Order: sequence, then structure tokens, then C-alpha cells
Amino acid sequence: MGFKITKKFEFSASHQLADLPAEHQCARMHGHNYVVELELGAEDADLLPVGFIRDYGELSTFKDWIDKNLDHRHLNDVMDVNPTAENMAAWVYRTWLLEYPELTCVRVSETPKTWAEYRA
Ligand SMILES: Nc1nc2c(c(=O)[nH]1)N=C([C@H](O)[C@H](O)COP(=O)(O)OP(=O)(O)OP(=O)(O)O)CN2
Ligand SMILES: [Zn+2]
Repeated sequence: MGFKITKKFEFSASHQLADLPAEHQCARMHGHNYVVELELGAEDADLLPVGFIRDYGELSTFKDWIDKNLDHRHLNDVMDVNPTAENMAAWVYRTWLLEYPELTCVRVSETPKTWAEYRA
């Protein structure tokens, strides 16, 4: 794959992880300032004539979706799987692949020190 672009999006949300020992800190409800990064890729021949994989501006539909569905929500109420960073990356990838067929990777950060990613 020749080209890649990425764009970051931010939101705040709470979650509580299931399937952990009761004493684990993440078994209690708590919140994060999440960062989600979308990565889109294209071969040289598939670049648009202007030189874009896709206009960054077109990713505003993803930003609108985050604002409406994830920002200041309790993620356990929104996602149908345990809301770990790994599961969120895969869930976002599967949810948005039809809208952005060039999507190659979704990364999710819960803290400045951690990243999880799901890659096609
Ligand atoms: N592989 C994963 N591990 C953890 C996840 C996850 O989604 N995937 N999630 C959590 C918690 O929800 C939260 O992210 C806490 O993470 P952690 O880095 O352990 O928290 P701290 O900031 O308190 O860690 P420090 O060591 O103090 O920096 C846990 N694990
Ligand atoms: Zn957490």
C-alpha cells in the first residue's frame, strides 16, 4: 500500500469492564478522554486526481457520529461488547468500513500512555 492518511477524534465517556476481578480498578465505573484515530490507505493508482486518498473534511461524518453516539455517554449502554479499547477499535472499524472503504486501521487511546488498534 503506497499512501496512508490519519485523523484524530476526541470524546469523553465512561465505562465499566466486565469479566475482571472485582478488585480490578476497571471493574468500577470510571471515565476517559478517548482519542480515536482513523487510518485510510490507497495504492498509488487509486489516489484521487487532486492527490487525496479522501478529503479529510469528509471524515466530519465520523465526528458527527462520535458527538451523537459516544461523547458523554456510558459506553456499556452503546456497545454490544465489553467496552475495552481493543473491542472499541474493532467495533468502530466494522461500523465505518462501508462508509470509508479505504479504512485500514482504527486506533483507540484511553490514556496518553495506551493505544489499541484493529487493522484490516
Ligand atoms: N489491554 C487492555 N488493558 C486494559 C484496558 C483495555 O481496554 N485494554 N483498559 C483498562 C482500563 O479501562 C483503563 O484504560 C486503565 O488503564 P491503565 O493504563 O491500566 O490505567 P492507569 O492510567 O491507572 O495506569 P498507570 O499504570 O497508572 O499509568 C485497563 N487495562
Ligand atoms: Zn477504563
